[in-house]
Amino acid sequence: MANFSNQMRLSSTLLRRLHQRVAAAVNSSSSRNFTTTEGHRPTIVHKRSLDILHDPWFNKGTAFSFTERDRLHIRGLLPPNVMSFEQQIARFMADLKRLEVQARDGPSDPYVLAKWRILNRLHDRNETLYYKVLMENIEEYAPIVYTPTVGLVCQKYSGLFRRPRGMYFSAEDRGEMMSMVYNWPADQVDMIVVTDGSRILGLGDLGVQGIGIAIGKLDLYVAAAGINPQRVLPVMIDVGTDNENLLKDPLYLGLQDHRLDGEEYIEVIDEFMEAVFTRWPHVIVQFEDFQSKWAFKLLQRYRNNYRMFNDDVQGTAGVAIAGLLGAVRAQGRPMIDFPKMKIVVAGAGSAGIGVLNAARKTMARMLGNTEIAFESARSQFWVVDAKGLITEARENVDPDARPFARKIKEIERQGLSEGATLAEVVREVKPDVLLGLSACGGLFSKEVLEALKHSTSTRPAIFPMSNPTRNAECTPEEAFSILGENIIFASGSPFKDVDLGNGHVGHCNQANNMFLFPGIGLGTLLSGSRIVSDGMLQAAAECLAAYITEEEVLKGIIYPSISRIRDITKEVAAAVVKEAIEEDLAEGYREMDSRELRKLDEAQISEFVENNMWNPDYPTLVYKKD
Ligand SMILES: NC(=O)c1ccc[n+]([C@@H]2O[C@H](COP(=O)([O-])OP(=O)(O)OC[C@H]3O[C@@H](n4cnc5c(N)ncnc54)[C@H](O)[C@@H]3O)[C@@H](O)[C@H]2O)c1
Ligand SMILES: O=C(O)C[C@H](O)C(=O)O
Ligand SMILES: [Mg+2]
Repeated sequence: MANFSNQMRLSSTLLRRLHQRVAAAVNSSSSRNFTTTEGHRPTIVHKRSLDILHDPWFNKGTAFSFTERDRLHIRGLLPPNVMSFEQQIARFMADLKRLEVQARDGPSDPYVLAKWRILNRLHDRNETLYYKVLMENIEEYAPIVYTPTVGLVCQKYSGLFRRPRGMYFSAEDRGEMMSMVYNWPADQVDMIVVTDGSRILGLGDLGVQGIGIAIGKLDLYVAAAGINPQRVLPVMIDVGTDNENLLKDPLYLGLQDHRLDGEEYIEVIDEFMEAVFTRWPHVIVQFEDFQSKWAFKLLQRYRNNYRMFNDDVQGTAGVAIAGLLGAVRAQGRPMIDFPKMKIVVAGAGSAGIGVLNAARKTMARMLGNTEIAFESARSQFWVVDAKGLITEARENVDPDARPFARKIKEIERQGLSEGATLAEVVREVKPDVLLGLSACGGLFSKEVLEALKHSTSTRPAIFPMSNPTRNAECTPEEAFSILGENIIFASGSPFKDVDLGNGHVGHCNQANNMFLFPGIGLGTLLSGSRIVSDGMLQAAAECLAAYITEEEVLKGIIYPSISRIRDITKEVAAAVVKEAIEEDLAEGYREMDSRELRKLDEAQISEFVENNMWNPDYPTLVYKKD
C-alpha cells in the first residue's frame, strides 16, 4: 500500500513538473503560443506559407479554411476542397485500411505503393538524399516515382496525400491567380509541369489527383536533366472533374463540380499562364495529360507566345520517330527507307495524332520536302480508333484526325471499309509497324498478332505504347510467343526482357517520352529560346535516334536503357541548344548571352550543358541573419 501511494505521489509530482516545463517552454518560445483549453483564443504564429504547412504543431493540412489560407499565404499550396477534421480522419483511416485490402490482392501491389511511400517521405525530409537515391538506382525506382506506379498513386491520391507539393489553381481561384502565384516560396522557377487531370496516363479523368503525374515528371527533370529541385513547380489546375466516382467520393480532395468547358475553361488556363509568366518570365511550362480535346487547342494557343510544349503530343511524337527510324535500321535498311514503311496506328488521341503528324513530316522531309511528298506520305498510315478504321466516309471525324482518314476508293482496293477492325486492317495492310496509343489494354489480341505474321517486313515492329502497364496493347510475352524472336518490341511502360530459350532473349525497349522531355526542357532553358520550335523538337528526336549504335540496333535495341537517361538527356539538351542557336532563337542563359552562345562549338555546347546540370551533393551551410 505504502509503495503504491509513494508511486502515486511520485507520478503526480512528475506530472506537475512536466506541466511547469511545458508552460515555461511555451512562455519562452517566440514562435509558438497555444490556445488555452478555456475559450477559443487564437494562436499567434510567427510563420506563414510553407513553414506553416511543414510545422507539425500548426499544420491543419486540408482543414485550413479559405480565409485562413489567405491570411497565412497558403492559398494555392493545398488542394481546393476544405475538409473537416472528421473527413481528414476518415481519409487517413480509409488509406490505412486499403493497405490491408491490397495486401490480399497480390504480392506486387502493396510492395510498389509501400516503396513509393518510403521514397515520398524521404522526398519530404531531404531532397538531396532523395535524388541521390533515385539517380543511383534509376532503373529500380523510376518505375515507382514515374510510370507505371505513379498511375496507381494518382488513383489513390486522396488517401496517399500527406504533405502538399506544388500548387493548385482551381476554378474558385479565378481572378486571384496573379497574387496567389506569389505564395510559392521560390523566387526562381525553371520548370513547371502542369496538368488538369483530365487524362492521366490511360486511366482517364482523375481530377485533382492528377498532380501526381506532374510531380513524377519533375522528378525526372531533376534526376535526368539536372534541373535544380528548388526550381521546379508541379501544378494542378482543378476545373472540376467528370469522373462520377470522384464527384460522389466524400474524401475527394478536389472541386466536386463537373469540368468547366468552352470559354470558361480557356479563361482559367489563360489566367494561369499569365500569372506564372508574370512572376517567372523565363519559366518553361510543360503541359501534361490534358485530354485531346484541349491538348491541341492549348498548344496552338500558346506555343508562339510562351515557352511551353505539350509532352504527350510533341514529346511522344519525337520518341516514336526515333523508335521508328530504329526499326528501319533494325531491318538492316538505311533510315532513308522510312517513307516506304506501312504504319498502322491504333489510337487517334493527342498522342496518336502527334505521332502521325510528326511521322508524316519526317517522311516528307526525306522525300524532298515538297507538297507532293507531304501528300504522298499520308498514304503510309492507317489509323484505327475506337470506331475502327478512319476513312473519309466517317461522319464527324475529328478535325485533327481528318488528314489521315483513308480515301474510300483506296481502301476498297485493299478489301477494307470504314470502321474495319484492327485485325482486319493488319491482315490486309500487312504493315511494317503496329503502334498502339489507344489506352486499351490487350488491344493487340492473339488475332491481331496472328495477322501481323503476314507483315511484308523482314522484322515487324510492335509498339504497345499505352500506359500504365495494364493499358499496354500487349505484353512482350504475347508478342514474342506469337511472332517469334525476329521482331522489334517497344512499350510505353517498362517490361522485363523475355527469355526465349536456348540463350535467346527477346529485348523489351521502353518507348516513353521520358527520353525526350527532360532534354527538351533543359535545352530550352539553357538556350534561352523564347519558344520551343518544331526544329528544336526535331533535333531532339534525331539525337535520340542517333544515340543507338548500329550493333545495338541489329540486336533489336532501339532505345537506350533508362540507366543511361542522364547521358541521353544531356545529349538531347545540347542538340536543342544547337538548333536554337542555328534558328536564331537563343537569347542565352545567365552570363552566357546569345553572342557568347553563338561562339560555342559542338563540344563546348555539351560542356556548357553538363556544367549547368544540378548534382545531388550537400553544400556547406552557414547561418546569416536576414
Ligand atoms: N509511351 C509514351 O511515351 C506515351 C506518351 C503519351 C501517351 N501515352 C499513352 O497513350 C495512351 C493514349 O493517350 P491519348 O492522350 O492519345 O489518349 P486519348 O484518350 O486522347 O486517345 C485514345 C484514342 O484511342 C482510341 N481507342 C480507344 N479504344 C480503342 C480501341 N479499342 N481500338 C482502337 N482505338 C481505340 C480512342 O478512340 C482515341 O482516339 C494513354 O494510355 C497514354 O498513357 C504514352
Ligand atoms: O507518363 C508517361 O509515362 C508517358 C506519357 O506522358 C503518358 O501520358 O502516358
Ligand atoms: Mg503524359
